[in-house]
This record gives sequence, structure tokens and C-alpha cells, in this order.
Amino acid sequence: LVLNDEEIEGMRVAGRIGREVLDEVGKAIAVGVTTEELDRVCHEACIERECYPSPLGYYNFPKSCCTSVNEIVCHGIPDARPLENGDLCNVDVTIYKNGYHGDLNETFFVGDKVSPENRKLVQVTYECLMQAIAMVKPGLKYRELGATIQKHATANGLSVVKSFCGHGINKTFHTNPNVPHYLGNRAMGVMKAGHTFTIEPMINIGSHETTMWPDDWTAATKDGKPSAQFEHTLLVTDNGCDILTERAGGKPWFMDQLAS
Ligand SMILES: CCc1ccsc1-c1ccc(O)c(O)c1
Ligand SMILES: [Mn+2]
Ligand SMILES: [Mn+2]
Ligand SMILES: [Mn+2]
Repeated sequence: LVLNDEEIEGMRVAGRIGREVLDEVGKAIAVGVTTEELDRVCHEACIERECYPSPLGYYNFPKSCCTSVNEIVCHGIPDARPLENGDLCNVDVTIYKNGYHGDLNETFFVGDKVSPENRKLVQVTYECLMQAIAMVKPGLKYRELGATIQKHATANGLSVVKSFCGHGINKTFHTNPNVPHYLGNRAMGVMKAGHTFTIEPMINIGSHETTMWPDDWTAATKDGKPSAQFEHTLLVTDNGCDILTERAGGKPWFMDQLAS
């Protein structure tokens, strides 16, 4: 779907607000904080901005954001588990504002005891996303992104989750195209200026295999080893793309946390 100028402006606003909400949650991340407290921060930040948290009630999802810790790959449900020193915590926020969705996630370090192996996993996962984003321009086939992501992951001894993909996003949370993150995928479609979609690679230390918990939502690595993810909502432009969910300063939270 090629958006017109008014629709593009609506997506810019949704992306900006989604970023503001994720940053509110980012500020609250600390050892001992529960993921349901993070969910409350997310929910209240949405109310303050007069937007709706898209996950709440989506196919009966029970909370306002997804919190996926360590071996949880995605769609983790905020709960009473306090964050522990050394955890990796992904927070995935999608907001709905004036008819448009903005979808983004980051993996945060918890405390000061994140292992070197987990720091590298997060760093490489972020690089996978940014290398894919650098390819985006009119005429590129959606299926080509996976080769770049998988090449960088496997060059660093990591694997790429295949069971969850990026997606078209506009007035609908999930729409075409499907955007796989792995090599040799057969996704359809060619990028055009005015397309809006997400890239959201999930990268694992061990096997790419995932398993579903009986809560019908939570996806975990089969081998119990850690997984990381980053996501942006993108707008294809004449000469490349705009990152609609970009953080002020352009650096993800974990890079601040490395310095601190
Ligand atoms: C919790 C929202 C949800 C429900 C079914 S899939 C899904 C979801 C969550 C985060 C996402 O980035 C996404 O693209 C989809
Ligand atoms: Mn998301
Ligand atoms: Mn998404
Ligand atoms: Mn994870």
C-alpha cells in the first residue's frame, strides 16, 4: 500500500509517539522492577499521549506491551517477575494514534552484570537491524533483507529466528508484506516510496528453533539460550528510508548503558 502525504504524516506521528512511550519504559528499567510495572508505565504513557496500546486485546493479548526476558524470543507477557541483575529485557511497544500504528522494540541491559556474551548478542542484533535498514530503498525486493541479516548473525556465531517476521504497518497493525529475517526466504513484494513496514530481527546465541509456552503467547528458544531483538518502523522514501521510530541522538538504550 503506497501512503499519500496525509497518511505518511500520520505514520510519522505514530512513530514519534511510539518512541516516546518506549523511552518512558526504558527510564523505568532497573533490577527489582517487575515487567508488569513496566507494562503499567507503558499503559499510562499511552493515556497521557491520548493513544491506544495496540497489543492490548489484540487477538486477546492481555497486556499493553510485550516484555521478553533472556531466552524469551518475543510476545512475552508482562508479569510479577522482578528483573534480575544481568537480564536482557526486550520491550516491544506498539501504539495507535489517530488511525495509525507505530511499532518498535529494544533489548535493554538490566543492572551491571550482563555477561560479555550477552552484550555481544545485543550489539550484533542491533547491527543486523541497522545493516538491513541501510539497504532499504525503492526497487529493493523485501526478500533480500534476510541475506544481510543472516550473514552478519552467522559471521558472529549467532542464529536467526525464522518463525516470526517483520510486517507492513499503517492503519493496520499487521499487513503485507511479510518481512522474513533469514536467508533464502521467498517473501513477495518490491519496496516503493510511501511503503511503511517493520524490520524486527530476533537473533539467538544457540539454535534458531523456538517453542511456544502453554499461555498461547510466549515464544522461547528451544535450547533455553538467550535471544535478542530490535525493531523499527520504516518509511520508504525516494532515496532510501526514514526511521519513524528513531531515538533522539540515534543510539539505542543499551549503548548508553555500556557507558554508564
Ligand atoms: C502482542 C501483540 C501481538 C499479538 C500477536 S503478534 C503481536 C506482535 C507483538 C509485537 C510485534 O512487533 C509484532 O509485530 C506483533
Ligand atoms: Mn513490535
Ligand atoms: Mn512488529
Ligand atoms: Mn529475548
